[in-house]
Amino acid sequence: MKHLLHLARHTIVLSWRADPKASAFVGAIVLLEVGALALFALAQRWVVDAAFDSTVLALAAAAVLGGVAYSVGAAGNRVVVNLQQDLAERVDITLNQEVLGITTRLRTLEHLERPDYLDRVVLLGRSTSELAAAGIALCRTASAIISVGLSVFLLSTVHPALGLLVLLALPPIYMSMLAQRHRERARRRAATDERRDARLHQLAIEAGSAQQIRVMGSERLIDDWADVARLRLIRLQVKAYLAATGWQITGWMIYSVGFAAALAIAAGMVGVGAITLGSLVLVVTLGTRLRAEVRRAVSSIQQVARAATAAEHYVWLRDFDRAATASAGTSPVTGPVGRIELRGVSFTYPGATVPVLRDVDLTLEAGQTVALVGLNGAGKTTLVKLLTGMYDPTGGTVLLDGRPISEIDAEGWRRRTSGAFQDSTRFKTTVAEAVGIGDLDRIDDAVAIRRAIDATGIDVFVDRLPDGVDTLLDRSMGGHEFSGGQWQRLALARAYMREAPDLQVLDEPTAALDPQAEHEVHALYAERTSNAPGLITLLVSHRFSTVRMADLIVVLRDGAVVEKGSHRSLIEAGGDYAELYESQAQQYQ
Ligand SMILES: Nc1ncnc2c1ncn2[C@@H]1O[C@H](COP(=O)(O)OP(=O)(O)OP(=O)(O)O)[C@@H](O)[C@H]1O
Repeated sequence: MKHLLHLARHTIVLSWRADPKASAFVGAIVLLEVGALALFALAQRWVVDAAFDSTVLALAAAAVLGGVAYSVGAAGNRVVVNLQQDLAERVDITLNQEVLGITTRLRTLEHLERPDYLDRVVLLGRSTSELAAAGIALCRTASAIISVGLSVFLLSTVHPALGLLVLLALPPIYMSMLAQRHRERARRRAATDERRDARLHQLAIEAGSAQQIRVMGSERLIDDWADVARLRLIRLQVKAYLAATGWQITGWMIYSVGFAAALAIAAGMVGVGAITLGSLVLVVTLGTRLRAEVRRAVSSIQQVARAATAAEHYVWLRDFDRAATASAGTSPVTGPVGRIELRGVSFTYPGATVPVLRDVDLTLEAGQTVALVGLNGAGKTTLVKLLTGMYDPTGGTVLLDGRPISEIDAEGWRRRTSGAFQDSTRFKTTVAEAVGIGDLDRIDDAVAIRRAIDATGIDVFVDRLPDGVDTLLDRSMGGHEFSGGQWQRLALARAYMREAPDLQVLDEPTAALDPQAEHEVHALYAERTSNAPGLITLLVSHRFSTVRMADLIVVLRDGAVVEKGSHRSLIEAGGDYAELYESQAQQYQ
């Protein structure tokens, strides 16, 4: 509830910012509606009593008052419903942006591999609209409770015992809260299956994966897997909804029986002259209205409960973000970084038990080209991730010019790095944007983009495109599609956008290139290195023709550094490197 109140305040502030006049108007109308409905009920009593007393003036006044009160209540309700919807939609957009911001702002990638984090994101993503309406739901609940209170007060003016009718509201409210809790538990248990179903669905509709699925003839299998996840999800939800409906029906049955008994007692009291017929009309009107009010209270309490659950996810994610941000380094990177050291670095992926890197000691000096070599799964890419600050080591330290990387502002450090990777992201934007995104400050700098395109040799493809650099690279949107190698060369151009990085990472960025293109790329990066004396180049490659040129070659096996030195010294040592080199050389012969 504490979370909800906090968030309700937050959403009220957001809706106030979205439209202060509309927000104030909604609040005022909700309160006015409550008063109008109570006045309408009272007017009915006055009408009947005035009719019995034959006082025409009082009858007319009560009828006019009742009519005005009813019209104000009904019109207010209609206006509020429309305004609320509009406000909630605007707040929903802002909340979605906040949630996305929390997820993308985090310094490392660790959270994106935690099932509990991802489940929360899915659950919250489906309920931001409920969150957006939290403030309004609280207002509605308050208004419904005030309405119920007013009705009960008016009933007790007829006879104090009738005030006890309010107790009848408790079973439906309590049962509906139980039902809500039940449904929420089911949603939470189904979140992982929901993600799995969505992912399998995505595999089936994306051209790249769909092609592979068809080649393997595995459409049915993927469908079956998705069906299993979906069925599990549906079964859980249906079971929870049936149980929840059972709770709710029980609550309303208790209410109905109690209400019928109260009516019978009131009718009996008219018979013995204890109350007037006008009072009986009031009891019937208020009693019927009470049911509608309790129903409204139950529905808004349910809305509040849903918003409370969403608020819990929101607060969990926000606290996660705050804790991560509080422990993040803030020390700025002021000048070029000339030395990167790894001291006793170990790393285990979140949720895993076996370390992927073990006790790695390594120094990368300014101007050096360092090649990482090793069999598949040796830990090369993981090492790159630690150096670019995507993960914190679980043991040991990474030092930048003697300062622990964890103390340094991660964004500042990443701005001093550039990278091209084997499985580079296909940014399905225009060519200019897909390249320019490599240096956000210059995403609109046509000259810098052109320079990167020309330098990496993709001008030959780009200039043939119908709209040149403005061509959209997305077939599904009517644009153009690149080949695998062309996409990889585009990623190299993107990496080229950073003008003077301290560290450039090339993690098998030429794996999809033809030999000539690969040669051109290496010549380009060699030129870049010689023009930038302080630049550290970290190269991950399985191609020894490239690796042998490096100043320092580091051989990883099962996450540990087993050898390091120049090509010559490692060949002479006759260890892992010499063996790997020899086997590749033989294949070429
Ligand atoms: N996100 C992850 N979560 C858990 N384990 C991972 C993750 N990424 C990689 N691993 C594991 O870490 C080990 C090292 O992977 P890494 O990608 O660093 O190897 P690599 O040397 O770059 O391999 P390759 O030559 O195949 O690219 C592997 O055993 C892999 O299963």
